Amino acid sequence: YCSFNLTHHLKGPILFTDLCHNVRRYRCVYEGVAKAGTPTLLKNIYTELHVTEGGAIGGEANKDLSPHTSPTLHNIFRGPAHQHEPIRTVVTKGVAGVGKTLLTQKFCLDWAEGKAHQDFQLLLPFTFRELNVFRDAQISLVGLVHHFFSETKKTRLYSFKNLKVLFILDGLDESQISLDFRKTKAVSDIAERVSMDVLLVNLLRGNLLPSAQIWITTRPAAANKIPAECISMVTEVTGFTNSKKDKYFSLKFKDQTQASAIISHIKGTRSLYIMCHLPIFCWILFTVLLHVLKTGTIEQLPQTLTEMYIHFLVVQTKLRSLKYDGRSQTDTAWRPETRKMVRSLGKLAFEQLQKRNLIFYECDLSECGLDAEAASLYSGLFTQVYMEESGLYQDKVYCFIHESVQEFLAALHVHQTFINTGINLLSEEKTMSIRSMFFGSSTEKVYQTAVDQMLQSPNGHLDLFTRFLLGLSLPSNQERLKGLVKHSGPSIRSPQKTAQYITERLEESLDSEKIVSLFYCLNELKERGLVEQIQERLSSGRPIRERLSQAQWSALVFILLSSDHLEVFDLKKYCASEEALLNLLPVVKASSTALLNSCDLTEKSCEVLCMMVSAKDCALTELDLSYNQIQDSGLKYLALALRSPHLPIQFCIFELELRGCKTMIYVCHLCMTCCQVTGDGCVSLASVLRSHQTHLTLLDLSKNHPGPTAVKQLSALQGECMNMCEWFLDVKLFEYLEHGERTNTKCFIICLLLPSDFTRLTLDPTTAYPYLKLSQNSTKASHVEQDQAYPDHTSRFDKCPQLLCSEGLSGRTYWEVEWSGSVLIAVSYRSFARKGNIATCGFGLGPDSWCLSCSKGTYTVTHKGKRLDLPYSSSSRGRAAVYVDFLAGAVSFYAVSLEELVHLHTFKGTFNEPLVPGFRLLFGSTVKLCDLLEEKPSYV
Ligand SMILES: Nc1ncnc2c1ncn2[C@@H]1O[C@H](COP(=O)(O)OP(=O)(O)OP(=O)(O)O)[C@@H](O)[C@H]1O
Repeated sequence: YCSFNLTHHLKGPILFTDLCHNVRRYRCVYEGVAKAGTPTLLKNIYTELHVTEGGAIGGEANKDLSPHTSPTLHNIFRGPAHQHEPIRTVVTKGVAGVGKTLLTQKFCLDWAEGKAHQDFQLLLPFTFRELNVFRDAQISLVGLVHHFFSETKKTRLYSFKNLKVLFILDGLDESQISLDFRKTKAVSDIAERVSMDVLLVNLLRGNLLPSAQIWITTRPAAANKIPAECISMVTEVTGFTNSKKDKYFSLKFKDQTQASAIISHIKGTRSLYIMCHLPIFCWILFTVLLHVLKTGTIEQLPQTLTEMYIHFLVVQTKLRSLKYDGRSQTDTAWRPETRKMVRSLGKLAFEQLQKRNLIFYECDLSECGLDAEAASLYSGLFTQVYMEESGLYQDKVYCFIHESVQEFLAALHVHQTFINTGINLLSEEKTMSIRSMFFGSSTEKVYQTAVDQMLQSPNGHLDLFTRFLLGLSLPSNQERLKGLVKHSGPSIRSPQKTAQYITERLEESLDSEKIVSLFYCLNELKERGLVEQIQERLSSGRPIRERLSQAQWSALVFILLSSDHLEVFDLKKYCASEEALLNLLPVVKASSTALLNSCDLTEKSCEVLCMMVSAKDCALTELDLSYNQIQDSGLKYLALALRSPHLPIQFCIFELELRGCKTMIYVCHLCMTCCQVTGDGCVSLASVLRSHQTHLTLLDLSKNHPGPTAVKQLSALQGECMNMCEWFLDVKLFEYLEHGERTNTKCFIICLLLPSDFTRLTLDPTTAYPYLKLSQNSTKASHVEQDQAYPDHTSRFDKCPQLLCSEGLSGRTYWEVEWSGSVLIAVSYRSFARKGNIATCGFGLGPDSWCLSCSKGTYTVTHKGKRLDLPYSSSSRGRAAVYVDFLAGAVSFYAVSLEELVHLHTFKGTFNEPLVPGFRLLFGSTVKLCDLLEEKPSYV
């Protein structure tokens, strides 16, 4: 437990043997089944696990942790980059067998070998299983450390104050120590003897050893045993990514050709491949494959879960005989005592599954005819001694090595009972009539009842069980179990009947989880017709035009949900219709972006979408509903969804440090171009946005009809929430500019601008060419005959009929100009050349100015000498608008009519210097800067 660093800090000697002992301790692991077989070197099998940051525990405190970052084992205690406080307590969650224990072991090994985590001087790994032994003892923290790490005692380590210590507490879910964070008294003396719960609560609260860091691992269900305020960071082990699944098998199968054949075989059986994200499952699969390959070929590898688990059962039973009974490899797996054991374990598995128990005690074992002693011996095969405590308590607790093993054995028990006796354990009436036994109606009933019960189960706890039960009905699987299951009862009718029943159930409208489960069941029955039919249809690449049955839609849902490319869902790829959307909703829910634009959707879709996005488990972050007929009623539904506490439609959550406190910002994209939304819809949207802390980055309402009231509300909203509106405006106008849309009413655009964007511009007389006459408080210029006799000035255009404004442009500025004759409206750098003729100083010729020339008949834009004539006819008098966004690097020109802004052109780039508006006027022409603040409609 002591790293080399420690030797510098401790007074007492550190024995070399201690170090070696500890390195050895972490170097080896027992794979899959604890304490069975020979241990393996961790470095030979360890495959990197995917760990994500985030996931809430308890209340809101942890909600701001982004689920998107991926802390590695190396930076798990560093925390997010912007977090300045030290990470004291990390809780790592993860389902059974996902690799939490191995993760901590790898951490310790890297540290003990001096490869990583060397900033810790002392690592103290405990398991809650070990701590349970002390649950009623009085012990001090020092005493506890000395007890488990005797070397600390030898080196007389009584204070950890000046050491960087990490406590690792593995398996909180196994804790039998009840932690009461509210009532437990505070203790800060590490030498004070207290009960274990008091000690742990004070350690976690930071009363004991506040400088120490703590790492707790747990199955998710137990994570909220610790209140959120005691946790600095939550991480989650999600198991192996696809590439790591491959890596795992290439590490385990030394022969790489064999490894790749195995990997492609597993990939071919999707359900197996999906389950491989669980390391324990990989280990089971590996154990089975290894055995099959010793005696058979790759073609004989299992295709379904049931086949795989049957192999697993056979392998493990053989291993047991080999190990404990001295039998040879070739002996049959099934002898009377192994048959009896499997029967008893099956009974235990089924009865406990019905009670939803995953752990059980000696009394449960004996009720099922299992001898506790023998079970312990057998534990390396089917059950694991969960906790064999020595010392104070002698209670033994058991569980199957994985929940799926329990479900398999439970299914086997139901199958076996039915085959042997005709009794349907799933039915209320357990016995069956002689008639139905002979005529076989009850045979189908067993499987139909299982399917029905699975569909009724609210949390899917019978899913795997049902898959196994159905799988066991296949003659090929019964053949595999020959010797274990004695066939004396009714014969099992064709599994096609069950498949038929499932297809009928698929015609109902079901939750996505149920759809997926039913397809997995069909897979176990090797009935893949429906899926293959749709897959074939998809491979044509054409959208679906024909009518699909409900079952066919479900097959499509299943295929899409099982695909690796769920990020962006584009409804048009499949079928751009409301019916398709309603059928594919589970896929939309699981995607991060849903492109539902131009799909003929109505408010009906909005209603269901709103329910969907309000759900906690909706993954959607972006929703494009543009070009649909959702109308006001649809928008009202969306507005309702925005009120949901789960924050609908987007949910890219990130943290901002605002004056030292973390603030949650929700980014919301609403794209509703051309949705026939009118004032009413916008009004309800505005009111929701006001009452809800939403940070809108994109609100595209172009091509709608908001009308004055809605415009007023939306613009008032801007005033209230500047931050939001800055973004709001940016993106809105960009959309507008880019698409050059012309249907937005002018007043709407103007209202979207902030008051500060309406800068009052004036013409700068020191820049004016001598024949340009200024009037109306320097807001109007005319090219006249008389020299205006301006004094010489370095800023003045001497030979070119141009002038600039006094005000520079930063941020965003919008202005309008009334013009007559032939003029050029420009934006240039302030350093623009002034002395020389048009060839030297003319706007639009170089990289330092952008301009729109307006004259009778046409508009032309010019930059760097490149001209673009725009097909817009105008009179020789008119009005134009310019919108400059300095930071975004955009200059846009518009023609202005009474009610409309017509986008002419946008230049994009990066501005390196301050900008200033400018004009060139041919003889007889005028420009007049409009006072928009004066002109703005009264409702703004
Ligand atoms: N990173 C890994 N590389 C290779 N194999 C692994 C890895 N992680 C786990 N395994 C395999 O999965 C088995 C179970 O892992 P582990 O005991 O760490 O899971 P766990 O999350 O602690 O489960 P539980 O919640 O049941 O305690 C290991 O015995 C090993 O066979």
